[in-house]
Amino acid sequence: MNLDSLPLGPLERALLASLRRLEPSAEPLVLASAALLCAALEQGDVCLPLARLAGQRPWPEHDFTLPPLGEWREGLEASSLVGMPGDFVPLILTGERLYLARYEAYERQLAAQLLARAGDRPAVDETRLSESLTRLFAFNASSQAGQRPDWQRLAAAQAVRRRLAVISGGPGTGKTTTVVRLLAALLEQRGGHPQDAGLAIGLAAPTGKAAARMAEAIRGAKAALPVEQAIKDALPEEARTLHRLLGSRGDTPAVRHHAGNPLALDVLVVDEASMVDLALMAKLVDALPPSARLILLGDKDQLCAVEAGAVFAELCEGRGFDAAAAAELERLTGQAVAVEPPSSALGDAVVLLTHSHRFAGDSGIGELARRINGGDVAGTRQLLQEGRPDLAWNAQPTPQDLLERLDQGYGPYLAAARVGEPAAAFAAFNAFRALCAQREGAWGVAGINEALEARIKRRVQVAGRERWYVGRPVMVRQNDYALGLFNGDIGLCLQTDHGLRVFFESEDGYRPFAPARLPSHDSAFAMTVHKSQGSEFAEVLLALPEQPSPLLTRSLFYTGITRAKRKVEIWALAPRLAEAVATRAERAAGLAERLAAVPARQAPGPASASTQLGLFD
Ligand SMILES: Nc1ncnc2c1ncn2[C@@H]1O[C@H](COP(=O)(O)OP(=O)(O)OP(=O)(O)O)[C@@H](O)[C@H]1O
Repeated sequence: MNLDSLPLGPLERALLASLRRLEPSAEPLVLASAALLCAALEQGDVCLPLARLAGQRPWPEHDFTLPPLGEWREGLEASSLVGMPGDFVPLILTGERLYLARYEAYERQLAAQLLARAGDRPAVDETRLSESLTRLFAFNASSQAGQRPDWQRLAAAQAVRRRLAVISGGPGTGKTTTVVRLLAALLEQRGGHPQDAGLAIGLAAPTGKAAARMAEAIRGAKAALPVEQAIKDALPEEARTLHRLLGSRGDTPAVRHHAGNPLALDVLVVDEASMVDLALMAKLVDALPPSARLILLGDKDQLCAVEAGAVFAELCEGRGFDAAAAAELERLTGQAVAVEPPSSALGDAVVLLTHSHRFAGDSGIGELARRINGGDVAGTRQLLQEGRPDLAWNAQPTPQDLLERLDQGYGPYLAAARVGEPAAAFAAFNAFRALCAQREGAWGVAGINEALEARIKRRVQVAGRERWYVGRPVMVRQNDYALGLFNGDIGLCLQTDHGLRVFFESEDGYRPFAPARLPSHDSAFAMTVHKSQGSEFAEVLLALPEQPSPLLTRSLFYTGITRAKRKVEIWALAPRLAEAVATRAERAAGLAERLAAVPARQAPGPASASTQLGLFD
């Protein structure tokens, strides 16, 4: 095989060049495997799953065929570039997975540290905990009569009793409600003098926007807590990004905090944890003292991290309560939970919140979310044709119609922008948002923004070459710590006495910037579903591409529609809609297997039917 004729990208070629320098006589099969691994990492996989690819032609435009599994493994094992976990070689083969050494080390270390954390039980005053939980979740005793057990209370109980808690739930299922209460219960464990006892609680999230939202939600939830003022005062008010928390150093992968220089925290709560990739999660867990509690909040059904790994979803696999855990929980909370032995060693650290208080009752969005996550293509299509007030489907979209609809949808915002009052402009902008699956193409973010901007500029008589005009919304593309602007932040261009200024939301109001001072940015009438993670809008218009795309997956579709609070409008051809519902993106990784309660070969296959399968029940 001639490697030079393979259709490889620059990253793959650079990797092959460095492997050839290390081993000039490396076999083409080993180098081709490394190139495939590199491409897999770029797509979000942590490793190359040999069993899935053996015997196939990985590059359709090239006649190279991968050997059968056994032969492939033997070929790799014979190479000096490939070794076992812990070996000082660039590629690691474990079982049927090929890793870059660094990723194998991240995954192995993360699994070991999570297992150690899960096995170590902190001392808990059970009587006090039971009393705290009864009081803090009393509101559920009356309102949730039909929704037994009270998973919010159970999640709180697990988080206090364990050093690791994983709480997954869709929008409005009460993750914030639960976490403030569980933090209050933890503080009450300290005997009513939380400040003297000095419980250091940290709040963090993967993005600046998510961190700000979390801090705001926690500040807002404090007031209603049935606890002493001292406990409220001891609850944290600020949240940081994970990069800031860990002390990232520019472009190097090294961080200031690690096992040798741990974070000074007793409890760390991480929101939007499904957006955290393997490398960052491994560094985070390494930097947290073994005695600290780690509470991960997220939505396992949402899109995963942009970088490699699907850690949060993997942690949620194989959950369940064995008889002892169920009995303990019943004693503490008075809630009976079904016994279902977990197939993951972390199984009982995971609790799903399944009842959405936002999409309750006859909410079409809630029902749509359920059908999409269930992979129900026919049911999704049928629901969208029922004429529910909060759902609309345009099955024959044209770019011209879309432009007109967007111009109309953003009309109230553009009118508010002309008045120049930032609060009203932001409120109007958050009332309607166009989301796309991808960046490129006529149905991508770039194409839609360009066409819509040209139309708006024509109407308000701004020259086409002018980048700035009243109402231009932008999204920041890189973190600028000096200015306090972060990747994903949204700014709105408004007229002021000093000329055009771009306003950004901040804790104490709105901060104006001269357009020339902004870090790199894009126009943001339309944004990708990826970038919309962690945000919500009253109405969402979700436009799917005309052509089939590997980006069209169930998690993308689900994430997109659940950004809407009041109404969602889907612009998609029927086949694209069906593909999105039917396609489950599975990332290749080995974390779930490393966390298995029993060795994988004896494990009872994928998680059996769970008592907590439902999404929004
Ligand atoms: N058990 C409950 N009973 C009644 N209302 C509740 C309950 N739990 C949460 N809510 C309400 O539902 C809304 C969403 O709750 P919360 O913000 O805690 O959910 P979340 O999962 O953090 O949401 P998000 O998707 O915004 O992250 C809030 O208005 C909250 O007051």
